Amino acid sequence: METLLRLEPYSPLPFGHLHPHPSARNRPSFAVIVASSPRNQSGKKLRFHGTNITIPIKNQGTVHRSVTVRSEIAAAGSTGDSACSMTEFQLGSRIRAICFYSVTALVAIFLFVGMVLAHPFVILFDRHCRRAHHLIAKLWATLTIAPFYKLEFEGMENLPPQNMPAVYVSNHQSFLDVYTLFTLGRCFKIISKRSIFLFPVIGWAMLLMGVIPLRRMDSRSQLDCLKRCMDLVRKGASVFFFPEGTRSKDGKLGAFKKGAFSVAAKTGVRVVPITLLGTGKLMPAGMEGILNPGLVKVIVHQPIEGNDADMLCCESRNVIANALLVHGYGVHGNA
Ligand SMILES: CCCCCCCCCCCCCCCC(=O)OC[C@@H](O)COP(=O)(O)O
Repeated sequence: METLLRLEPYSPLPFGHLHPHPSARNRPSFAVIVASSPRNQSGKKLRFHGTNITIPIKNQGTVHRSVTVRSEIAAAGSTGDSACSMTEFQLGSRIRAICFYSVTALVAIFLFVGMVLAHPFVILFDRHCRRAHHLIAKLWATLTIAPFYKLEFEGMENLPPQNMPAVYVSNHQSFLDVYTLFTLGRCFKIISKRSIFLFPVIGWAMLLMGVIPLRRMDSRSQLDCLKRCMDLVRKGASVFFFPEGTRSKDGKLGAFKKGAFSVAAKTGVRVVPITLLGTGKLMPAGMEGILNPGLVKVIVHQPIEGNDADMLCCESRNVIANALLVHGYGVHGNA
Protein backbone atom coordinates (compact mmCIF):
# COMPACT_ATOMS: atom_id res chain seq x y z
CA MET A 1 0.00 0.00 0.00
CA GLU A 2 1.32 3.45 -0.81
CA THR A 3 0.25 6.55 1.08
CA LEU A 4 0.88 10.10 0.06
CA LEU A 5 1.50 12.47 2.91
CA ARG A 6 2.03 16.16 2.62
CA LEU A 7 4.46 17.88 4.95
CA GLU A 8 4.95 21.58 5.31
CA PRO A 9 8.55 22.71 5.77
CA TYR A 10 9.76 21.97 9.29
CA SER A 11 6.99 19.40 9.77
CA PRO A 12 7.77 17.25 12.80
CA LEU A 13 9.04 13.76 12.07
CA PRO A 14 9.51 11.08 14.70
CA PHE A 15 13.21 11.87 14.95
CA GLY A 16 13.27 15.57 14.31
CA HIS A 17 11.99 18.01 11.71
CA LEU A 18 11.86 18.12 7.98
CA HIS A 19 14.00 21.03 6.94
CA PRO A 20 13.49 22.44 3.47
CA HIS A 21 16.57 23.11 1.40
CA PRO A 22 17.78 26.74 1.78
CA SER A 23 16.61 27.44 -1.74
CA ALA A 24 13.06 26.61 -0.74
CA ARG A 25 12.86 28.93 2.22
CA ASN A 26 10.41 31.80 2.05
CA ARG A 27 8.52 30.03 -0.67
CA PRO A 28 5.39 27.98 -0.42
CA SER A 29 6.84 24.51 -0.78
CA PHE A 30 6.30 21.08 0.60
CA ALA A 31 7.82 17.67 0.36
CA VAL A 32 5.91 14.65 -0.83
CA ILE A 33 6.35 11.61 1.33
CA VAL A 34 5.51 8.22 -0.04
CA ALA A 35 4.98 5.69 2.67
CA SER A 36 5.68 2.30 1.18
CA SER A 37 4.59 -1.16 2.30
CA PRO A 38 5.37 -2.09 5.90
CA ARG A 39 8.97 -3.09 6.36
CA ASN A 40 11.07 -4.44 9.09
CA GLN A 41 13.20 -1.41 9.98
CA SER A 42 15.18 -0.63 13.05
CA GLY A 43 17.15 2.46 14.12
CA LYS A 44 16.76 6.00 12.91
CA LYS A 45 19.18 5.99 10.05
CA LEU A 46 18.73 8.29 7.02
CA ARG A 47 19.69 6.86 3.67
CA PHE A 48 20.24 9.14 0.68
CA HIS A 49 19.51 7.90 -2.81
CA GLY A 50 20.53 10.76 -5.07
CA THR A 51 18.01 13.43 -4.30
CA ASN A 52 15.66 11.07 -2.45
CA ILE A 53 15.99 10.41 1.25
CA THR A 54 14.70 7.16 2.71
CA ILE A 55 13.67 7.57 6.31
CA PRO A 56 12.73 4.68 8.54
CA ILE A 57 9.60 5.88 10.32
CA LYS A 58 7.77 4.18 13.15
CA ASN A 59 4.02 3.84 12.75
CA GLN A 60 1.45 4.29 15.51
CA GLY A 61 1.40 0.59 16.34
CA THR A 62 4.19 -1.87 16.03
CA VAL A 63 4.56 -1.64 12.25
CA HIS A 64 7.52 0.24 10.79
CA ARG A 65 7.33 2.04 7.49
CA SER A 66 9.87 3.43 5.13
CA VAL A 67 9.18 6.88 3.72
CA THR A 68 10.82 8.57 0.82
CA VAL A 69 11.19 12.34 0.86
CA ARG A 70 11.51 13.81 -2.57
CA SER A 71 13.92 16.40 -1.27
CA GLU A 72 14.61 17.99 -4.61
CA ILE A 73 10.97 18.98 -4.86
CA ALA A 74 11.21 20.86 -1.60
CA ALA A 75 14.52 22.24 -2.78
CA ALA A 76 13.20 23.67 -5.99
CA GLY A 77 10.18 25.19 -4.32
CA SER A 78 6.86 25.63 -6.01
CA THR A 79 3.80 27.72 -6.01
CA GLY A 80 1.71 24.88 -7.37
CA ASP A 81 -0.72 22.87 -5.37
CA SER A 82 -0.06 19.40 -6.64
CA ALA A 83 2.79 17.01 -7.18
CA CYS A 84 2.21 17.44 -10.89
CA SER A 85 2.71 21.21 -10.94
CA MET A 86 5.84 20.85 -8.82
CA THR A 87 7.32 18.44 -11.31
CA GLU A 88 6.62 20.96 -14.03
CA PHE A 89 8.39 23.59 -11.99
CA GLN A 90 11.37 21.31 -11.59
CA LEU A 91 11.41 20.45 -15.25
CA GLY A 92 11.42 24.16 -16.03
CA SER A 93 14.45 24.65 -13.77
CA ARG A 94 16.27 21.79 -15.42
CA ILE A 95 15.54 23.06 -18.91
CA ARG A 96 16.62 26.54 -17.83
CA ALA A 97 19.92 25.09 -16.58
CA ILE A 98 20.53 23.28 -19.88
CA CYS A 99 19.86 26.52 -21.78
CA PHE A 100 22.14 28.41 -19.38
CA TYR A 101 25.07 26.05 -19.98
CA SER A 102 24.48 26.09 -23.73
CA VAL A 103 24.46 29.90 -23.83
CA THR A 104 27.54 30.23 -21.62
CA ALA A 105 29.52 27.67 -23.65
CA LEU A 106 28.55 29.23 -26.96
CA VAL A 107 29.38 32.76 -25.83
CA ALA A 108 32.67 31.56 -24.29
CA ILE A 109 33.77 29.89 -27.53
CA PHE A 110 33.27 33.11 -29.53
CA LEU A 111 34.81 35.37 -26.91
CA PHE A 112 37.74 33.05 -26.33
CA VAL A 113 38.89 33.72 -29.89
CA GLY A 114 38.98 37.44 -29.05
CA MET A 115 40.89 36.69 -25.86
CA VAL A 116 43.54 34.71 -27.73
CA LEU A 117 43.93 37.48 -30.32
CA ALA A 118 44.23 40.13 -27.61
CA HIS A 119 46.63 38.10 -25.49
CA PRO A 120 49.97 39.18 -27.03
CA PHE A 121 48.99 42.86 -26.57
CA VAL A 122 47.76 42.21 -23.04
CA ILE A 123 51.09 40.59 -22.12
CA LEU A 124 53.07 43.40 -23.76
CA PHE A 125 51.15 46.37 -22.37
CA ASP A 126 49.06 45.26 -19.37
CA ARG A 127 50.64 42.09 -18.01
CA HIS A 128 49.39 42.42 -14.43
CA CYS A 129 45.86 43.83 -14.68
CA ARG A 130 44.85 42.35 -18.09
CA ARG A 131 41.98 44.80 -18.52
CA ALA A 132 41.07 43.59 -22.01
CA HIS A 133 40.56 40.03 -20.75
CA HIS A 134 38.43 41.22 -17.86
CA LEU A 135 36.32 43.24 -20.25
CA ILE A 136 35.76 40.07 -22.26
CA ALA A 137 34.91 38.18 -19.05
CA LYS A 138 32.39 40.89 -18.15
CA LEU A 139 30.81 40.55 -21.58
CA TRP A 140 30.71 36.76 -21.18
CA ALA A 141 29.04 37.01 -17.77
CA THR A 142 26.58 39.72 -18.84
CA LEU A 143 25.48 37.86 -21.98
CA THR A 144 25.17 34.59 -20.06
CA ILE A 145 23.14 36.06 -17.22
CA ALA A 146 20.84 38.34 -19.25
CA PRO A 147 18.32 35.73 -20.42
CA PHE A 148 18.15 33.91 -17.08
CA TYR A 149 18.13 36.22 -14.09
CA LYS A 150 17.88 39.85 -13.11
CA LEU A 151 20.69 41.65 -11.33
CA GLU A 152 20.29 44.49 -8.89
CA PHE A 153 23.22 46.49 -7.54
CA GLU A 154 23.60 48.53 -4.37
CA GLY A 155 26.61 50.55 -3.19
CA MET A 156 28.33 50.77 -6.57
CA GLU A 157 29.79 54.09 -5.41
CA ASN A 158 31.91 52.04 -2.97
CA LEU A 159 33.75 50.26 -5.78
CA PRO A 160 37.33 51.55 -5.91
CA PRO A 161 38.44 52.93 -9.27
CA GLN A 162 39.72 50.38 -11.76
CA ASN A 163 43.35 51.38 -11.31
CA MET A 164 43.32 51.20 -7.51
CA PRO A 165 44.49 47.81 -6.21
CA ALA A 166 42.29 46.23 -3.55
CA VAL A 167 41.36 42.88 -2.02
CA TYR A 168 37.76 41.99 -2.86
CA VAL A 169 35.90 39.39 -0.78
CA SER A 170 32.38 38.01 -0.86
CA ASN A 171 30.19 35.24 0.49
CA HIS A 172 29.96 32.13 -1.68
CA GLN A 173 26.72 30.24 -2.22
CA SER A 174 26.65 29.17 -5.80
CA PHE A 175 28.38 28.50 -9.09
CA LEU A 176 26.57 31.67 -10.27
CA ASP A 177 28.64 33.86 -7.93
CA VAL A 178 31.55 34.12 -10.36
CA TYR A 179 29.29 35.23 -13.22
CA THR A 180 27.64 37.78 -10.98
CA LEU A 181 30.98 39.18 -9.80
CA PHE A 182 32.40 39.50 -13.32
CA THR A 183 29.55 41.86 -14.20
CA LEU A 184 31.12 44.40 -11.82
CA GLY A 185 33.85 44.83 -14.43
CA ARG A 186 36.71 45.05 -11.95
CA CYS A 187 40.06 43.51 -12.93
CA PHE A 188 40.51 41.31 -9.90
CA LYS A 189 42.46 38.09 -10.10
CA ILE A 190 40.23 35.37 -8.69
CA ILE A 191 41.70 32.65 -6.52
CA SER A 192 40.35 29.36 -7.82
CA LYS A 193 40.57 25.71 -6.92
CA ARG A 194 42.67 23.83 -9.45
CA SER A 195 39.97 21.50 -10.79
CA ILE A 196 38.12 24.39 -12.47
CA PHE A 197 41.15 24.91 -14.75
CA LEU A 198 40.37 21.53 -16.33
CA PHE A 199 37.15 22.81 -17.98
CA PRO A 200 37.74 23.22 -21.72
CA VAL A 201 37.65 26.84 -22.95
CA ILE A 202 36.77 28.21 -19.47
CA GLY A 203 39.96 26.75 -18.00
CA TRP A 204 42.04 28.06 -20.91
CA ALA A 205 40.46 31.49 -20.51
CA MET A 206 41.29 31.35 -16.80
CA LEU A 207 44.95 30.77 -17.66
CA LEU A 208 44.97 33.75 -20.05
CA MET A 209 43.28 35.94 -17.45
CA GLY A 210 45.83 35.00 -14.81
CA VAL A 211 43.36 33.38 -12.41
CA ILE A 212 45.42 32.15 -9.44
CA PRO A 213 45.29 28.40 -8.76
CA LEU A 214 45.06 27.06 -5.22
CA ARG A 215 45.23 23.53 -3.83
CA ARG A 216 43.08 24.16 -0.81
CA MET A 217 44.42 21.33 1.35
CA ASP A 218 48.07 22.03 0.51
CA SER A 219 49.80 24.50 2.84
CA ARG A 220 52.64 25.09 0.38
CA SER A 221 50.14 25.97 -2.36
CA GLN A 222 48.38 28.33 0.06
CA LEU A 223 51.66 30.09 0.80
CA ASP A 224 52.55 30.36 -2.92
CA CYS A 225 49.08 31.73 -3.63
CA LEU A 226 49.35 34.42 -0.94
CA LYS A 227 52.83 35.43 -2.15
CA ARG A 228 51.52 35.70 -5.70
CA CYS A 229 48.59 37.81 -4.53
CA MET A 230 50.84 40.20 -2.62
CA ASP A 231 53.14 40.49 -5.60
CA LEU A 232 50.21 41.29 -7.90
CA VAL A 233 48.73 43.84 -5.51
CA ARG A 234 52.11 45.59 -5.18
CA LYS A 235 52.22 45.77 -8.98
CA GLY A 236 48.85 47.51 -9.08
CA ALA A 237 46.42 44.61 -9.68
CA SER A 238 43.50 43.57 -7.47
CA VAL A 239 42.68 40.12 -6.14
CA PHE A 240 39.44 38.40 -5.25
CA PHE A 241 38.85 35.76 -2.57
CA PHE A 242 35.89 33.75 -1.37
CA PRO A 243 37.11 33.71 2.25
CA GLU A 244 34.77 30.85 3.16
CA GLY A 245 36.91 28.77 0.78
CA THR A 246 33.95 26.78 -0.47
CA ARG A 247 30.30 27.23 -1.32
CA SER A 248 27.94 27.23 1.64
CA LYS A 249 26.13 23.89 1.68
CA ASP A 250 23.25 25.09 3.87
CA GLY A 251 22.95 28.65 2.58
CA LYS A 252 24.40 30.12 5.79
CA LEU A 253 27.55 32.21 5.89
CA GLY A 254 30.51 30.11 7.05
CA ALA A 255 33.71 31.01 8.89
CA PHE A 256 36.26 33.17 7.04
CA LYS A 257 39.83 32.08 6.41
CA LYS A 258 42.42 34.74 6.98
CA GLY A 259 44.47 34.60 3.75
CA ALA A 260 42.71 37.43 1.92
CA PHE A 261 43.01 39.72 4.91
CA SER A 262 46.70 39.08 5.50
CA VAL A 263 47.31 40.07 1.85
CA ALA A 264 45.48 43.36 2.49
CA ALA A 265 47.15 43.94 5.88
CA LYS A 266 50.66 43.29 4.54
CA THR A 267 50.28 45.36 1.38
CA GLY A 268 48.23 48.16 2.93
CA VAL A 269 45.42 48.00 0.37
CA ARG A 270 41.75 48.16 1.26
CA VAL A 271 39.35 45.24 1.60
CA VAL A 272 36.11 45.60 -0.35
CA PRO A 273 33.41 43.33 1.14
CA ILE A 274 30.63 42.29 -1.24
CA THR A 275 27.40 40.51 -0.31
CA LEU A 276 25.76 38.31 -2.92
CA LEU A 277 22.08 37.62 -2.31
CA GLY A 278 19.99 35.07 -4.14
CA THR A 279 22.53 33.09 -6.18
CA GLY A 280 22.15 30.15 -3.79
CA LYS A 281 18.40 30.12 -4.33
CA LEU A 282 18.76 30.14 -8.09
CA MET A 283 21.42 27.43 -8.25
CA PRO A 284 22.21 25.91 -4.85
CA ALA A 285 25.59 24.32 -4.19
CA GLY A 286 25.53 20.73 -5.37
CA MET A 287 22.47 21.29 -7.57
CA GLU A 288 24.14 22.62 -10.70
CA GLY A 289 21.58 20.77 -12.83
CA ILE A 290 18.83 23.24 -11.97
CA LEU A 291 18.44 26.97 -12.43
CA ASN A 292 15.45 28.52 -10.67
CA PRO A 293 14.11 31.87 -11.81
CA GLY A 294 14.66 34.88 -9.60
CA LEU A 295 16.62 37.96 -8.73
CA VAL A 296 20.21 38.35 -7.57
CA LYS A 297 21.30 41.35 -5.57
CA VAL A 298 24.89 42.54 -5.22
CA ILE A 299 25.77 44.86 -2.35
CA VAL A 300 29.18 46.54 -2.48
CA HIS A 301 30.09 47.68 1.03
CA GLN A 302 32.40 50.48 2.06
CA PRO A 303 36.05 49.48 1.82
CA ILE A 304 37.81 48.65 5.08
CA GLU A 305 41.38 49.71 5.81
CA GLY A 306 43.85 48.46 8.38
CA ASN A 307 47.06 46.59 9.03
CA ASP A 308 45.62 43.94 11.32
CA ALA A 309 44.47 40.86 9.39
CA ASP A 310 42.26 39.63 12.25
CA MET A 311 40.43 42.93 12.47
CA LEU A 312 39.97 43.11 8.69
CA CYS A 313 38.64 39.53 8.68
CA CYS A 314 36.26 40.16 11.56
CA GLU A 315 34.93 43.47 10.22
CA SER A 316 34.46 42.17 6.68
CA ARG A 317 32.56 39.13 7.91
CA ASN A 318 30.40 41.28 10.17
CA VAL A 319 29.44 43.58 7.32
CA ILE A 320 28.54 40.69 5.01
CA ALA A 321 26.79 38.76 7.82
CA ASN A 322 24.66 41.78 8.74
CA ALA A 323 23.58 42.29 5.14
CA LEU A 324 22.66 38.61 4.90
CA LEU A 325 20.69 38.70 8.15
CA VAL A 326 18.81 41.85 7.11
CA HIS A 327 17.73 40.05 3.95
CA GLY A 328 16.60 36.91 5.79
CA TYR A 329 19.63 34.70 5.21
CA GLY A 330 21.37 32.63 7.87
CA VAL A 331 24.80 33.03 9.36
CA HIS A 332 26.88 30.49 11.29
CA GLY A 333 28.25 31.77 14.57
CA ASN A 334 28.01 35.42 15.50
CA ALA A 335 27.51 38.21 13.00
C1 LIG B 1 36.19 33.40 -22.95
C2 LIG B 1 35.13 33.95 -22.11
C3 LIG B 1 35.54 34.37 -20.77
C4 LIG B 1 35.61 33.20 -19.88
C5 LIG B 1 36.09 33.65 -18.56
C6 LIG B 1 36.21 32.46 -17.70
C7 LIG B 1 36.68 32.81 -16.36
C8 LIG B 1 36.10 31.87 -15.38
C9 LIG B 1 36.67 32.13 -14.06
C10 LIG B 1 36.18 31.11 -13.13
C11 LIG B 1 36.82 31.32 -11.82
C12 LIG B 1 36.26 30.35 -10.85
C13 LIG B 1 36.67 30.77 -9.50
C14 LIG B 1 36.05 29.91 -8.48
C15 LIG B 1 36.68 30.16 -7.15
C16 LIG B 1 36.69 28.91 -6.41
O1 LIG B 1 37.48 28.04 -6.61
O2 LIG B 1 35.73 28.80 -5.50
C17 LIG B 1 35.48 27.47 -5.04
C18 LIG B 1 34.13 27.06 -5.45
O3 LIG B 1 33.61 27.73 -6.55
C19 LIG B 1 33.88 25.63 -5.55
O4 LIG B 1 34.22 25.07 -4.35
P1 LIG B 1 33.34 23.91 -3.73
O5 LIG B 1 32.06 24.52 -3.26
O6 LIG B 1 34.18 23.39 -2.57
O7 LIG B 1 33.13 22.88 -4.81
